[in-house]
Amino acid sequence: MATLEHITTAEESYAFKLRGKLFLIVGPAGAGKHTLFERIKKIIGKDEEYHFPKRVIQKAKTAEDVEDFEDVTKMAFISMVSKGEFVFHWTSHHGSEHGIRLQDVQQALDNKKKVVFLASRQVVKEAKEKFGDSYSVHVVEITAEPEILKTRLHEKSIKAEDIKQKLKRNEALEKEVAANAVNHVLIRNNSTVSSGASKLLQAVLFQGASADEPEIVVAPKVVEHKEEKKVAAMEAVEEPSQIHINEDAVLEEPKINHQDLLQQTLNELLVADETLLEQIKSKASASDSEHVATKKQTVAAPRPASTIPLPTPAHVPIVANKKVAVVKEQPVINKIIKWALAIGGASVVGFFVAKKFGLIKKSEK
Ligand SMILES: Nc1ncnc2c1ncn2[C@@H]1O[C@H](COP(=O)(O)OP(=O)(O)OP(=O)(O)O)[C@@H](O)[C@H]1O
Repeated sequence: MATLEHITTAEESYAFKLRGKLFLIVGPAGAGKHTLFERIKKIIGKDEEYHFPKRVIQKAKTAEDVEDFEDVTKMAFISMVSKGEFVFHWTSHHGSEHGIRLQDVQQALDNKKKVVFLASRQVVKEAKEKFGDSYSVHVVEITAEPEILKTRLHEKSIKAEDIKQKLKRNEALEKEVAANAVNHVLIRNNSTVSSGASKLLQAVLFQGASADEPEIVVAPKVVEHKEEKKVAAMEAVEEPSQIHINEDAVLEEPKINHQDLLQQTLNELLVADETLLEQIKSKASASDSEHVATKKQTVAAPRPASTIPLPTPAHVPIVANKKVAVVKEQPVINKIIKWALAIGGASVVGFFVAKKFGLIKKSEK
């Protein structure tokens, strides 16, 4: 069977490229086949590599029709069938007859074109049997979740009972396609129309592409948003060898309140000595100046695990308030103690001096 999977030699690949290709776009009612197909026709409709046979449909045209088809009566259709004018024909779930002209398709295939048309899942097996050996046949199945199909059919004013029947019929036809489709591509049209159309276009452009045609290239991720910039910069600093300074990608510096940090440190050490306090204050202010000097030149690097964790905004203010009280009260106590010691010391010295010069006499009993 002529499928992509069965090609093993260069000669076969070249022969495959030279062949005409048949693309049957199939799927359940409401899947979006017409919508996506019309969308891609606007893009590749004039490309001579492709051919889109006009379908013959036993149906009067209406303003709502998006498809350009040849409308015929039932009698005319039956007559065409009897003359062997159709390569495929089927009765749709709406009950109307559909046909694809044999001559139209054969001519395009002979000209090595890609022949693309909407078909019924009923003709997938027939397509494989009729064309599988001479041309490459591709089945692109467009589908969507049952709930989505239901909603779309409901919006098309189809009666609830009919929707139920279509969905039931759908299960059997899905199995039929899975069993008979060659070069089968499944497209879930669950997202936007443009995303579905993009998938359909890729299936038609690249399915059946030979080795010398371009592969689908996944573009590198473009960092657009501020949050994504942060993540990208974080990823870069994870690996030291990859660090480079990029003004646009500089992270916001972590907000460190040095005053809070100083007060927390003081809390931990329970500093009572004014000299030590002055030393710590001058160190903190020196570190602030360094911080300002380096801020614009470097991408913030992650702190090593051994660094003392910074205070979190949640607990710093409470600790800081307590600390303010300790820092202000301590020198007063010191002074009182110093004065008490000085007065006490002076009294003791005065007592011994007075005794030495006889100013104080022993009391007699
Ligand atoms: N990706 C999509 N997102 C939202 N709505 C969609 C999407 N694709 C199609 N539709 C809508 O779903 C409805 C059915 O689409 P469409 O007629 O193309 O389906 P169909 O498979 O051709 O159905 P049928 O076989 O019955 O003709 C339309 O109203 C269409 O606008």
